[in-house]
Amino acid sequence: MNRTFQVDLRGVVDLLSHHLYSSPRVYLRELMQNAVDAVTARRAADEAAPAEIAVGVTGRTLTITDSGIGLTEEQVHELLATIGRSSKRDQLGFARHEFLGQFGIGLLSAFLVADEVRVLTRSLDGSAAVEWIGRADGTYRIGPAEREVPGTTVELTAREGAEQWFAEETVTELCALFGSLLPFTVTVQGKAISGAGTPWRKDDRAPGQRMADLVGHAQDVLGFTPFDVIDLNVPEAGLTGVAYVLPFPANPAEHAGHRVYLKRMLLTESADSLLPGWAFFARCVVDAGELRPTASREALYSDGLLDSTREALGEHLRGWLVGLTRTDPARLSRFLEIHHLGVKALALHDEEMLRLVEQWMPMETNVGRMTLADFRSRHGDVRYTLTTDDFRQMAAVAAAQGLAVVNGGYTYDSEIIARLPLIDPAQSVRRLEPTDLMTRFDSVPPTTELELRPFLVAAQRSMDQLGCEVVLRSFEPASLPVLYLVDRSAAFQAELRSTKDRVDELWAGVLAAFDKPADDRPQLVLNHRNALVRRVCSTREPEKVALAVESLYGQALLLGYHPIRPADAALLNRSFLGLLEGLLDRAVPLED
Ligand SMILES: Nc1ncnc2c1ncn2[C@@H]1O[C@H](COP(=O)(O)OP(=O)(O)OP(=O)(O)O)[C@@H](O)[C@H]1O
Repeated sequence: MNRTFQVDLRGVVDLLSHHLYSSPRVYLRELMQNAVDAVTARRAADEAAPAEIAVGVTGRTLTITDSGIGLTEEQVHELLATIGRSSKRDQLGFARHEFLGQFGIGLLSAFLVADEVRVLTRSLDGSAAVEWIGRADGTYRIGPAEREVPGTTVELTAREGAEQWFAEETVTELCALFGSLLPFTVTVQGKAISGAGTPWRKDDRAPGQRMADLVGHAQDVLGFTPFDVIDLNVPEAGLTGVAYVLPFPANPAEHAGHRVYLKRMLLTESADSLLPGWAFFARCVVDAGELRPTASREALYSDGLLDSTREALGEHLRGWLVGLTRTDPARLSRFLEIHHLGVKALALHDEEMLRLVEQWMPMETNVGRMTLADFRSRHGDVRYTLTTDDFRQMAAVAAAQGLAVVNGGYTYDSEIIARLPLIDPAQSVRRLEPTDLMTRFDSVPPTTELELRPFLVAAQRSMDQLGCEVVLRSFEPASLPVLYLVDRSAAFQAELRSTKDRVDELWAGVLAAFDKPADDRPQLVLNHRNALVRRVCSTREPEKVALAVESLYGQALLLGYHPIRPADAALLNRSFLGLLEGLLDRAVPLED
C-alpha cells in the first residue's frame, strides 16, 4: 500500500531559517514576491487590471494586500497547504519565466517571524472568498470570508522575539530595498515606495538628467561618485542596467559585490559572479528577467546563461575602454592612473587590452617615462629587466652605453613586454642581462693589462673568499669606479650556496647536487676610465690593494642595491675600519 510522506513543519522552518535564508527579513521579500506574481498573473489576462500592493503595520501585526489573481478554495488546499507546490511552474515542472517564484516554499518564510499566517483571498474567477489560517505546528484551517474584490491579503502577527521585523521603519526600509524598482504601485502605510522606474531607463528626461540620476543612484546605493557610467544590455538574459566605474583603485583579489534585481525585485546587493574577474574596476546594478536565483533567492544560480551573460558584460566594459581611446584620451589616462593594475592584468589575456597598455600606459625606462609604443618607435628593440633591482643596478650604466632599457619589475610589466610580439610579430623583445653590459665595455690595452698583472692577482686573491671575479674594463660613465655584475645563473648559485650553509646536513647534501663549480661567478668590474681606480691600480702593496678592492666591492654592492650577505657585511665593516685607520695614521695629531 502506498503511503504519503508526513512533513514536520517545524523541522522545515528550522531548516529554512538556519540553512537557507541569511536573515528573517526575507519573509517580507517572499510575501511581496507572491503579491507581485499574483498581480502579474491577473495582468496577463487583463492588461488594465489594477496593479497595487499595499503593506500596513499596526503594532505587532503586518498585512500585505494585493490586487492579484486570488485563489479558490480548492487552490488554497492545493497550493498554500502543500509544501513544494507552486502555480508558477509549467506542466513539465519548469519555472515559468514571467514569475518570480518557482519552488513553492516562499510562504513558509512567514513562519520565521510568526506562529500563524492568515490568508484572506478571493479568486478572479468569481468564486467565494476564503480564509486560510496556517500554523507553525503544521496544522491549518479554512473557512468562508468576506471580500468584495479579487485579490489576497496575508496577515501575520509577530512571534515573541521577532517584533523588530514588524517595526514600521524597518518594514518601510526593507520594502523599499526589495521593491523600489517594481513596475507596480507599492505602498507602505499608504506611502508609495516604488514607481520611478529604473534609473537607467531610456526615456524623455532632459539631456543630462539621466546621467545626473545615475550618478545620484550610485551615490545612494553604492556610496561613491562614479568615474564613469556604462550602459549594459544583454537581451538573452533580459538584462539591462549600468556598470559604475570605481573612482578609486580596487583590490583585484577582492570580488566586488554587484546589485542584482530579478524582474525588478532585489535579489542581492553582493553578487560576485556577474562580471569576469578582470573587471574589478566596475560595480554593476542590473535587472535581469531571465537569470535564475538559487533557492534562497539571495544569489545567482550558476548556469550556462550566467556564463554567457558574464562574457557579454565583459565585452561591454572592454568596448567602453576601447571607445575611450578614440574619443577621450585624457579621460583614458586618468582611468589608467587609477586602475592600472586591473588593466595590466587584463592585457595578459587579451590582445586588445595589450594594445591599450602599449599605446597609453607609461612605463619606467632609463631614458625617461614613456609608453611602450613611444619606446618602440624611438629605440626599436625592447630591452627590459625582470626586476626593479636589476633595473636599478643596470639603468645608468646601460644608458651610458647607449642602451635603452624598460623596467619590467613592476607588477605584470615584464609579462606584458614579453607579449609585445603578439601585436607585432617583427618586434624583438630581450631581457637585459648584466653580461650583456660586459660585451659593451672596452678592454684595456694588452700592455696596460700586463703592467697591472701583479695588482690584478692581488685583487683577485682578496676577492676569492667571496666567490667573485675581478675584471678590468673601460666604460662610461667615467665617474663610476666599479660595477658588480651578477647574471641569472650566478645569482642562483649564490643563493644556493648561502642556503646550503644554513640548512642541516641532509638537505645540504641534496642542494650540493645542484651546486656547479662556477665559471659564471659574479664579476667586480673595475673601470679603468675612472681616476680613482687608476690610482688604486698603481698600488703595489698587497695589503693596500686588498683594502682598496674590498672597499670598492662594498661600494658596488650598495650602489647596485645588491643583497648584503653576512660575509659581505663583515667585509664592509673591515674595510671601513681599515680605511679609517689609514686615514688616522696619516693625520697630524693636535698639538697640546
Ligand atoms: N498573494 C498570493 N496571491 C495568489 N496566490 C498566492 C499568493 N501567495 C501565494 N500564492 C500561491 O501559493 C503558492 C505557493 O507560494 P510560495 O510562496 O510558497 O511559493 P512560490 O511563490 O510558488 O515559489 P517560491 O518558493 O519560489 O517563492 C504560489 O505558487 C501561489 O500559487
